[in-house]
Amino acid sequence: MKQKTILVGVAGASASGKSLLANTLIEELQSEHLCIISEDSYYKDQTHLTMEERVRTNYDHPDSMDHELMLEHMNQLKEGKAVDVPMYDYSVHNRKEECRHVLPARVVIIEGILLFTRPEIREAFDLRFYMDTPLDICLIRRLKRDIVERGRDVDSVIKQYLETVRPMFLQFIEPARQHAHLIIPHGGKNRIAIDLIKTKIRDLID
Ligand SMILES: Nc1ncnc2c1ncn2[C@@H]1O[C@H](COP(=O)(O)OP(=O)(O)O)[C@@H](O)[C@H]1O
Ligand SMILES: Nc1ccn([C@@H]2O[C@H](COP(=O)(O)O)[C@@H](O)[C@H]2O)c(=O)n1
Repeated sequence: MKQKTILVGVAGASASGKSLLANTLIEELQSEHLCIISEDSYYKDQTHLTMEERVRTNYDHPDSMDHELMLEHMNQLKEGKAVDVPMYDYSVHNRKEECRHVLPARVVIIEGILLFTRPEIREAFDLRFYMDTPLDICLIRRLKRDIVERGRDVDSVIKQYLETVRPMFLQFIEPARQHAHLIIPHGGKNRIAIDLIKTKIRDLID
């Protein structure tokens, strides 16, 4: 049976430009055959935990993700089935009550830090891209973004960065870079990379 949906994975450090790249592709291609899912939607449900316990969770370790559900959804999309993707609220470190109904577009882009760390998940991607942005640049961008968009303060961003974000990047994310088909430097505004990927995606859609 012909695979109905092509899965494109965009991995890399937190704040390396994964969402910017994915959103730029969506905006510029303007195609109903294309959609984005964030791996962050699959953080495990933490309703049973107190806020103090949730703050202590290591969100940069593969075990923080419900990768089983994500893989199930990836396989359903490949079979041409719609899926109900959980929605995430960073300010309370938990899933929202509602889900997003995602139809099986011709090309689905999934962006997330840990996408290539588990063999069964990375092998489910038809195309794998890795955003190769220096960690100091990522930290500056994350600091600004997490304060403006994710309800954090400077001290909490720095503490989390030193305790989990950086060590988990070195242990899991950076080593998985070798599994990418294409490594993209200069973050989410790399015009040449965006244009090359657009051409490839247009080929896949047509
Ligand atoms: N090349 C770039 N130049 C300037 N700002 C960038 C660039 N790439 C990403 N950003 C900004 O950095 C922040 C983090 O980028 P984002 O795409 O959300 O990262 P990720 O999805 O990898 O966590 C965002 O505010 C984004 O607009
Ligand atoms: N409750 C949470 C959940 C996740 N994070 C951080 O998000 C990062 C991944 O998202 P990106 O958009 O930056 O790729 C990851 O590094 C987690 O530390 C969080 O802070 N709180």
